[in-house]
Amino acid sequence: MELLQKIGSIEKDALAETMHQKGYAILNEILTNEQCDELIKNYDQSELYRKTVVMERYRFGLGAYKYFNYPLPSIINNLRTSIYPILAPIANTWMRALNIEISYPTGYDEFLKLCHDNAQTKATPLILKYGKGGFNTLHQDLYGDIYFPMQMVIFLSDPEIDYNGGEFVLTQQNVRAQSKAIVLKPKKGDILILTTNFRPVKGSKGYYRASMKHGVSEVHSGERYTLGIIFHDALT
Ligand SMILES: O=C(O)CCC(=O)C(=O)O
Ligand SMILES: [Fe+2]
Repeated sequence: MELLQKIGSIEKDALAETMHQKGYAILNEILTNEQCDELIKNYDQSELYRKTVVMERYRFGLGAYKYFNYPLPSIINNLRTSIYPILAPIANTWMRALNIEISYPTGYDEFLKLCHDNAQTKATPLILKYGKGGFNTLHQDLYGDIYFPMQMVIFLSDPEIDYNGGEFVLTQQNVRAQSKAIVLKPKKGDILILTTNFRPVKGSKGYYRASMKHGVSEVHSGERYTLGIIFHDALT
């Protein structure tokens, strides 16, 4: 099946329900091994990227990532534009639950225009590489006032085959409580959809904002690559 066909066959209601219940969801086997390997192979094609960040320089962790430049590789563009319309209604439900006056447009072009009108014009999709000892500290990917509350991580390496350790870690901070940790190990080709900043969680007095962060635990051996797709563009 072609990529867009696979995305077309995603069970939208089930995905929405999982996002409402948990704030994350895994879509299994969306990219082929060949598509993953191609993205990894292009890690060294410097003309594809606008900026490289060596994580230890900023104490973000240990490893490196590169932001793609426009025009994006077609696979990244296809993923962004085809998955956004599935997530926009979920995002709108979240904003309504939290009484936030934000309504996300149904089409991705319109959302990007909103970013561009607010000076957020730089591409944010990125490829990340971690070797032995690599990790990514807990963070949120916000790049300006305009944000989309969900993002994707595509797993390009196989756990236990290409690397050990390197679990994906999500934390959820509930009001008046310590953070809850969620540890995930998706397989090569899987897409993880996660909460970028906060999501509604039902409490005794209605919905409140549960803040979420994500990061990566230490890689014990091998190499781990991921592709991050954030929907909003960046100021810089
Ligand atoms: O390497 C990972 O799994 C984390 C990637 C990440 O932080 C992101 O894509 O925003
Ligand atoms: Fe991130």
